[in-house]
Amino acid sequence: MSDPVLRLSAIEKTYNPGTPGEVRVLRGADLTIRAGEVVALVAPSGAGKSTLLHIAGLLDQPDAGGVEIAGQDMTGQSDRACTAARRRDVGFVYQFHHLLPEFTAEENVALPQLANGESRSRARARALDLLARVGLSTRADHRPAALSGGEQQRVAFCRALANAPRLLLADEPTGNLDPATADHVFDTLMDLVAHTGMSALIATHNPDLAARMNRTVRLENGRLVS
Ligand SMILES: Nc1ncnc2c1ncn2[C@@H]1O[C@H](COP(=O)(O)OP(=O)(O)OP(=O)(O)O)[C@@H](O)[C@H]1O
Repeated sequence: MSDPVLRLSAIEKTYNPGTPGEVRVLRGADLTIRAGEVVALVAPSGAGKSTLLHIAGLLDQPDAGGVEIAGQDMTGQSDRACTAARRRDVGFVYQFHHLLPEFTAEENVALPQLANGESRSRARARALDLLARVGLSTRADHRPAALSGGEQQRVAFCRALANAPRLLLADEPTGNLDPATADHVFDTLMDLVAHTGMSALIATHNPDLAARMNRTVRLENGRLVS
């Protein structure tokens, strides 16, 4: 079996502990994702899906439990170490694209690479290559406002994959699109993921999309069940 790209063990997370507003969200959540696996994360609204994705992506720390990414134990590591690991190993896609409005599609995809120390020419070449893969070669010079919702989200996928992360985390990546566009854009995402051989954890409410992934995990009462 291949090595895990993500391993969460016995993750606990409570918001506002010890106050009347206490919310115990994760209660011993375990998850292992191996290289090349694409896993659907299904959960009722408010069950803690975003909390789990933030912890898996090193944007938030659990109260207890272990987080391992690409074989590196990140439990209790400094913010600096988490930022470095996140930049290197993790790509994020959200329901809303969060592209920078003043930059073109190509620049939006090149920026994370420049932040990682890549040269301008190589960042540009990779951005154009990724945009071509999602059928947006002719839109590279467009700013987000001049792109359709589906095109904006495809640019966001390219940006998430720009630094060739080991792990893609996506929170309802097509949730903001009409059903037909969502279907098409989701296919593009799956093609990109398959092409790069990366692993992915993709939250979705859509059972048809979940069925296209390798397996589904369900977040129930703070734990993950297969
Ligand atoms: N910063 C916070 N402070 C207090 N409570 C929070 C905070 N963030 C989230 N919560 C609560 O924790 C629970 C889980 O939130 P989370 O956003 O992880 O759920 P979710 O499954 O992603 O929901 P949705 O599908 O509706 O986006 C919710 O009850 C939410 O109200």
